[in-house]
Amino acid sequence: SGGGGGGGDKQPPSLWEPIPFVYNSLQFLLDNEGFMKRAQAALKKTTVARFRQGGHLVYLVSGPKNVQAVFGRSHNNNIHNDDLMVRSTLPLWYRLSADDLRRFATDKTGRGRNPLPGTEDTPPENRLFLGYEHVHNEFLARAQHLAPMVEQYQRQLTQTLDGLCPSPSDATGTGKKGRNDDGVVLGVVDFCKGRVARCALHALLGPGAFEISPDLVERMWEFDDAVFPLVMGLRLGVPEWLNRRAHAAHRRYLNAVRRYLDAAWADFDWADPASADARWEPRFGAQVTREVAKWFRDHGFTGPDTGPGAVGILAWAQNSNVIPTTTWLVMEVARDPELLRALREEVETAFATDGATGRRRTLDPQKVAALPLLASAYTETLRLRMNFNVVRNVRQSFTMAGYTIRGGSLLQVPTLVAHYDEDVWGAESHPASEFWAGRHIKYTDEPDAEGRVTRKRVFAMASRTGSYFPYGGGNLICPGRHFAKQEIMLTIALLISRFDIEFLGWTKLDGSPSDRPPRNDPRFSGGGAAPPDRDMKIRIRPIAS
Ligand code: HEM
Repeated sequence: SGGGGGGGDKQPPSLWEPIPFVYNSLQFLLDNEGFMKRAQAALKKTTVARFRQGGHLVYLVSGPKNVQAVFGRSHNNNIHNDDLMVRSTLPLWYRLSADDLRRFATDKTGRGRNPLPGTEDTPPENRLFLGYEHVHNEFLARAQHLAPMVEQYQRQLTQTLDGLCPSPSDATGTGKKGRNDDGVVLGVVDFCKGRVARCALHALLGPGAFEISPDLVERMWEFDDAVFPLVMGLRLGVPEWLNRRAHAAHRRYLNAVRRYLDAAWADFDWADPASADARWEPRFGAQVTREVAKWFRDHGFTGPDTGPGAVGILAWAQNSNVIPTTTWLVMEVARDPELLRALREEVETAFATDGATGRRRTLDPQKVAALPLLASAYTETLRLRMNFNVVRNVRQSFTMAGYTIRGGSLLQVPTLVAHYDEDVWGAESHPASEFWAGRHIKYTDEPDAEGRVTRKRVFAMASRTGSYFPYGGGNLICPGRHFAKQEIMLTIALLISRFDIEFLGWTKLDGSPSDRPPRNDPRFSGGGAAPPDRDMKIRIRPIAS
């Protein structure tokens, strides 16, 4: 390992390769967990390492300072993902036709307010990367668009939970008392992938999605299972007939989204300002969905799959990380009665009270998002379960940790290395590899109105951006992160404030008994939030209120 060229081009150590040029590329795709273990070991000795992947020079980057540099403002123009979008995201997921793809490929203006030097003459409507990114940042990330989506989500989930088992008072009225005493037995994985995901999709796409494509949730998870084979197929040039199952799953999902979108377009009244400006309406659902579909139409993209592709990938992005994260968090809470009790006590403070009667009403999502122990448990779940490498293109060479990062190369910033760093996250009797709900909590002493000092929990995650980045970072950070956080925290809050939860046991995903608790499912290594490879059976009983 070591230098590649001297003088101004000092290269970081390269990952050892038993079979030159081939092994690293293939292991990355076919045994990502094994590859990342080697990368993790190598990055203990150096903060930057390099390897080759499909002919590209890739730098693996670790260490809080280097990570902050990758995400920092000073590199906004130089570190980007435009080429990655053209090479894989846009053809594979957005299903752009070759002609449409070429239009993106010729946009070299970057994402800054001003076009990059040499591209200043580009008409604004041809700045496609910037224009499309704006749709997400405007309609997904901003508070005024978030609130209606969260409200819809809360309403749907409340209804769903109410339907699971009638409350004791209802039961007495309907004579179903026996069923209540027994509660209801659920598999946590099934519950989250089924009911919770359906509520989330309802908030994003509106009720029409299920009227027209009743199997949308199932089609989405079938697609989720096909994502790895599809990515691999593209990277390794596998022909479609050799990857038939994955392509068929993708097509079924696209068709389910297409049917819903066609109906939404047909029914929507663009001339009616009340509809055209609505932040949420029943045809397209959230405004972001409508704006994404409209952006591709208005900009003359004509590929037959582009609309369903774009909206399909938005719906998948909404759920593919949120649902595994929620699943893990429900499991952590259900297996630890002490944590459940502490969280339930905290959630009690997040109900809005009726000014006139003083009685508690519904959960206030803003208050829920600010609960320190719940926020810490949520943070801890993402820290442990997100396993992917943030990827970026490099425009021009620059120096990092004394090494030259060459223009035209790729950067990969692994969450695994940062999130499991013992020096940063380890605490006495709580190693970094362990889930500890209280890890991101500090206690402060504060006097109350009568001057008595009370100990107060505070959520504390300050200045850790280089060591914790489940949502990526910099100007390309996930635009759905605020929605995701509110969804996940609300789900836990609603569930534990309504139900007592009893842990019954672990099962395999097919429902048969398992003699061990779950681990991160290795099939999803490198793909984002890793779902558990085992399920948990719980019994829930309504809490008498
Ligand atoms: C736990 C939940 C989630 C996690 C961990 C997550 C993570 C990520 C990451 C790592 C990226 C790439 C960022 C980068 O390259 O720096 C991303 C992009 C994205 N996410 Fe999320 N995400 C979550 C939830 C959501 C939700 C709920 C939505 C939408 C409702 C969403 C929509 C998107 C979109 C549209 C992009 C692509 C942005 C672009 O490049 O144009 N995500 N997400």
